[in-house]
Amino acid sequence: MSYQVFDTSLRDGAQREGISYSVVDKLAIARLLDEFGVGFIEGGWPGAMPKDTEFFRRAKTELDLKHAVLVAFGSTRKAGVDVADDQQVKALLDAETPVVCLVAKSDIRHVERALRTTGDENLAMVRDTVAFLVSHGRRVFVDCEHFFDGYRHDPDYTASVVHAAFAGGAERVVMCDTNGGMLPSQITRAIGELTERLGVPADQLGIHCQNDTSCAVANTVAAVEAGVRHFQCTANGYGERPGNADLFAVVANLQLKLGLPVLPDGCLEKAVRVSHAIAEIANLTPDTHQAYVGAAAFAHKAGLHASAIKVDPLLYNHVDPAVVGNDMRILVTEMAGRASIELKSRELGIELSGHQDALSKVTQQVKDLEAVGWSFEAADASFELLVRDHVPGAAYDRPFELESYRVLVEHRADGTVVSEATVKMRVRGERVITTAEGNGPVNAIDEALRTGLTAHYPELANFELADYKVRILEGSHGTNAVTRVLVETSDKQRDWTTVGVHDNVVEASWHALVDALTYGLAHTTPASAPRSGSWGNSSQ
Ligand SMILES: CC(=O)SCCNC(=O)CCNC(=O)[C@H](O)C(C)(C)COP(=O)(O)OP(=O)(O)OC[C@H]1O[C@@H](n2cnc3c(N)ncnc32)[C@H](O)[C@@H]1OP(=O)(O)O
Ligand SMILES: CC(=O)C(=O)O
Repeated sequence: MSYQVFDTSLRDGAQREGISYSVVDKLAIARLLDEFGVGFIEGGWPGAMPKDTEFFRRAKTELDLKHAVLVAFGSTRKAGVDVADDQQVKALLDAETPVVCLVAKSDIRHVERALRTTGDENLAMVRDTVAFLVSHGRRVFVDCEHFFDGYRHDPDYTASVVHAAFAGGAERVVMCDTNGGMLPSQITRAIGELTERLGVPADQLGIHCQNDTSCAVANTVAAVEAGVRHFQCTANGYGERPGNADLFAVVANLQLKLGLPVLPDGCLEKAVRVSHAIAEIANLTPDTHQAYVGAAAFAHKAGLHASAIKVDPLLYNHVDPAVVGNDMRILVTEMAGRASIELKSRELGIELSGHQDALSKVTQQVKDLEAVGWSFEAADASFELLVRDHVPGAAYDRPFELESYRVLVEHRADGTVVSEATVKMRVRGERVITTAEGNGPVNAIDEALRTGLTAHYPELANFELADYKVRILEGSHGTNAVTRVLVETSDKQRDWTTVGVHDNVVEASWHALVDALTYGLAHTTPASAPRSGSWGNSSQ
């Protein structure tokens, strides 16, 4: 029997605080999930929200799904109402999806206190609604809300809800850990015990786990190991409160660790792209540290790791990152050893294995610089310049030699504050003096520098300052605080980050700006091959 990968990003995922998808967002996410190979996409609750009703209307003509079928979500009929007269059930039919997923109360305390009806009426609501939808040609899944809590409190009643759903013609009954309080061992025990009591094989059941104990992924995997074949997840674990089981971690675990063929061939390697695209649509920053798909999921900082990775990357990676579309990265920090520096340099296109002396010097210099506030972890471009500076013939030409710079800040009588910078330098043998204004000292100095250089390097016109971050670092051992500046530059084709550190924020920014221009020009001009020549200014 095949596995049913059921994604509820567009329904339960949208219940996360801060998410508000438009219909266009929902359609785009549905296409991504389909590409990823899930079997079911729960699109929302038609009739509850106009946006969801509209989504199902547009999906009929605008979605051409290859792997997935659409699912409409709703609840069982209201107590005391004929199912044929229930407007919410009618909206489910109007959505015209092949599959409907119904939420049903399965904890007697919720039936009596939240639904304010009797146990028998709730059973009739479940049976009637499922049967009605099945009689209209729908496949029906039933999400039993508070299943595990209800089962613990009154196993007979919860079992009777499962039987009512199957009696109505449900294809799967889904055990929901609605409050998310379960642990993996409890899930395993509960499924073993209840399949016996219910007389229902585990492969007829589904699992839906909220993440309130941070165990949603583990709970889902435990349920599958206990025989469940239908599991409900959301992309990146988005969902109500701490969220749901993360689709990417669940399928990667099932496929890579347990060898279960849950996705069609060729889909798992799209995990990183699909995860990040959905984060963008949700207007959330992708989680760098998310298992499997985060940018840091295979990033190694410790020198000892790197030295083993040099021998075989799998010595310190639990899987090959490529199987989920990720990359391994080596981070260069004070924790780096020679192997980290060698691997990172290789990643940047510089082979240090034949330059043991340079390797030792760079390793030591990185440690010394990091000790006084530099950080190369996020500043590959400055790191590359530093390494090249130590390798004979590898250094890039610096585009100019600085004579001096000066920055003034003027507070005018009308309250405006203007900065003015003058840069004096030699560019290709010519003395250049430029002055520029800016809304702050760093902006002014950047303008003056570029104005002076553009005549000689017209490609600078494409460079723009994409991001500028300043961090004041506490002084240690009685020293003054220092300022670390990270500058991200873009030429619309690529981005690169440089770093500068100094007691003075303008000087720290100057270092980062000069590295940014030097690196950018070396990588965008035809003369990008290493050029001999002096370093007018170095990053150290
Ligand atoms: C665990 C989950 O995440 S389930 C999914 C929950 N998702 C949502 O609630 C998001 C969308 N919800 C909504 O837009 C609204 O809550 C609606 C449109 C569904 C209902 O709105 P209202 O009619 O104003 O009702 P309200 O939200 O106040 O209360 C829910 C009603 O559904 C009833 N209800 C709750 N669960 C069920 C169920 N399984 N079967 C039948 N009725 C149910 C409640 O008893 C209550 O009925 P009442 O209005 O007669 O008291
Ligand atoms: C149905 C659902 O989302 C839950 O019980 O958590």
